[in-house]
Amino acid sequence: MTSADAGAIKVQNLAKEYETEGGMELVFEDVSFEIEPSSFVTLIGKSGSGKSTLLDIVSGITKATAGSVTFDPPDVELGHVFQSPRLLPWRTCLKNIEYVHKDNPDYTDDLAKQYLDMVGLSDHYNKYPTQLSGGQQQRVGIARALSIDPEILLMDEPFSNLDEITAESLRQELLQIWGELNKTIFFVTHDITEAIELSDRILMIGNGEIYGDVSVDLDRPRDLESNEFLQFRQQAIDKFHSIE
Ligand SMILES: Nc1ncnc2c1ncn2[C@@H]1O[C@H](COP(=O)(O)OP(=O)(O)OP(=O)(O)O)[C@@H](O)[C@H]1O
Repeated sequence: MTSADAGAIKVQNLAKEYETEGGMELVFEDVSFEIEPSSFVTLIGKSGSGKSTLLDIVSGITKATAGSVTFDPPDVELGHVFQSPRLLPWRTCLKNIEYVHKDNPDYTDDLAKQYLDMVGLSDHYNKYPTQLSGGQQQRVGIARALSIDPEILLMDEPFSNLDEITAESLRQELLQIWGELNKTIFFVTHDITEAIELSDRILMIGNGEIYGDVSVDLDRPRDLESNEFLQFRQQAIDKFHSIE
């Protein structure tokens, strides 16, 4: 299995406003930050703070009103994992992965199988999405994103629709995959514990700006019940609630 070098992200003076019936609505302005290659960075914010908007601008789905997003290397490949896995119901797991390789002459089923194996779906290649649990469907979504060997993986609340036990096992698997493959991960959540468990760094968005940029200096693997973790979590919660 090949693995691309990880990519860097540079966001400069980003602003976004939407035109609504009541006039222009400013989501954020003058947002700047950089994400180092191979790092795991989480964007956290309350509902409506602009997390998905910012991630969608980074991924190119939404256009910014001002500012820029650049990547290193410039022609970086981006992988996307969404809140719901967005699988094609009439295609098997394998065929869902094949679908994103329509223009890849080197695609073989072995490639899809390698990534399905990586997310623990070796026994499910030929199942349809309705024959899978929610966690298994999300695993296919992760395998599909990884199968294009992206330098950067963008993940928008990928575990928030799952029960906590399934979400926790997927978090552990994601950390293992991140350790094995050399990827940069930019992850969105509204869950502080999840952000601390996973990331090297947490960006907090609210009131139209990035108001917190917190390094998570906790050893890995992280014990969610250790005093160190709980203390860090309390400080992060205080910071998170430091704005109205
Ligand atoms: N297409 C759109 N047109 C107009 N306003 C929009 C559009 N998309 C988002 N918004 C507004 O932009 C703001 C930020 O939305 P966004 O979905 O980015 O927030 P979020 O932090 O991801 O929220 P959540 O955690 O609830 O998903 C909200 O006030 C929302 O109503």
